[in-house]
Amino acid sequence: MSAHAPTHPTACLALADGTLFYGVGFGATGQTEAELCFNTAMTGYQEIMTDPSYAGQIVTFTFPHIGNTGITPEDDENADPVAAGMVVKWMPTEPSNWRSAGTLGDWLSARGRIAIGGVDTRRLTRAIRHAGAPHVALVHNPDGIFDTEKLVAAARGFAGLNGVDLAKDVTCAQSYQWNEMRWAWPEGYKPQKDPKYKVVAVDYGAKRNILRCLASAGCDVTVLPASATTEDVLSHNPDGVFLSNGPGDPAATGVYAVPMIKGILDQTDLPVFGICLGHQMLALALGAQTVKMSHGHHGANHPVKDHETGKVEITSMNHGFAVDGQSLPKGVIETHTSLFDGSNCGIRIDGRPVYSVQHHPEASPGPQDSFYLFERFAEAMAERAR
Ligand SMILES: NC(=O)CC[C@H](N)C(=O)O
Repeated sequence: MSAHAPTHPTACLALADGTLFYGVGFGATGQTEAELCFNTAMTGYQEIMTDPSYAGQIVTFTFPHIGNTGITPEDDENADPVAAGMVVKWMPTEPSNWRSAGTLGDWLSARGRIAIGGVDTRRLTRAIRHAGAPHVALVHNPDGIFDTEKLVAAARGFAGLNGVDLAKDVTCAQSYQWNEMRWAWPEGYKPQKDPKYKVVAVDYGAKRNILRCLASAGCDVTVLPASATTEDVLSHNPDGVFLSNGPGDPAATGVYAVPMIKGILDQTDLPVFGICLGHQMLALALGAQTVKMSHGHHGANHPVKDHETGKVEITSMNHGFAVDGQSLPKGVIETHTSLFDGSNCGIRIDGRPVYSVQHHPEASPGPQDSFYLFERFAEAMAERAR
């Protein structure tokens, strides 16, 4: 047991290699198995927990004070927490924030998500870096009784995210319209009343703030389920097509999404913009490869270089797979790379308004340096209409 562990643990996190971390459980009780990652963002735990891209993952927060600004309903990126669970260093204190409407613990309980506090998250983060996104089992039992052998076996039994399509679990059941714009102080969220472009956004697990950024850039957004075909998309007669973020392996979701994307590219000259999973699947549709990273990129201060302007953007990131920059075919330009490890962060088709990025220009949480990418999409649609 680490020096940080409580004397009466009510939760236990088991790594597949047999390492155990004890702590105090909060949120729901029960047990869950998942891949474990760490996120280095200092703010935005609610947006992180509700980002559908985290389906199948438990998030370790490296920032020690999590939960102390409470829960604010307008900050949800999805109706439910989608991450499988959370690991924090200090137990959340009483919320201190005028916007807060409740506590993190109650919010997690109501939504069936398990959390563990009192963990030495620095040691755990080193373990994640060493093992590369380990498979884990997390149990919260107020009795404090754990069958650790069974728990390690459950961690070992988790099949992982390779080859797994999770977009089908988090996509919308039916299409819907979206016109709410980004938060503006002091009015809050306002509708886009004068949209200039009709955009179809295919939802592989879209964050709400992406849809808000599209609306703020002048788009009237029709959101379609992940299973949408080329014909479904084109039946809305869009000015542009957006491919959303989402969880799981891009190659697995690509089995049905890539033919749709190829159809759009082959049959139209429409502007196409993709983010994260959407970026990875656009790259697959163009003939490139994706790879599983060791422990991925999850944070809100990742520097990315835009090779076309020479500018460096500080970005929000959340991905465990990446496009292999070496595999890009002729005619596909690498537009952005990570200054942390040189991995691919953006592509575009030479001579066409078809582009995508690995990072999250919608922020939420994180810096807004990359918002220009939404404006670039709007400009491409304006250009095509001229
Ligand atoms: N945020 C995302 O869209 C994540 C994409 C993909 N699931 C990955 O982990 O790389």
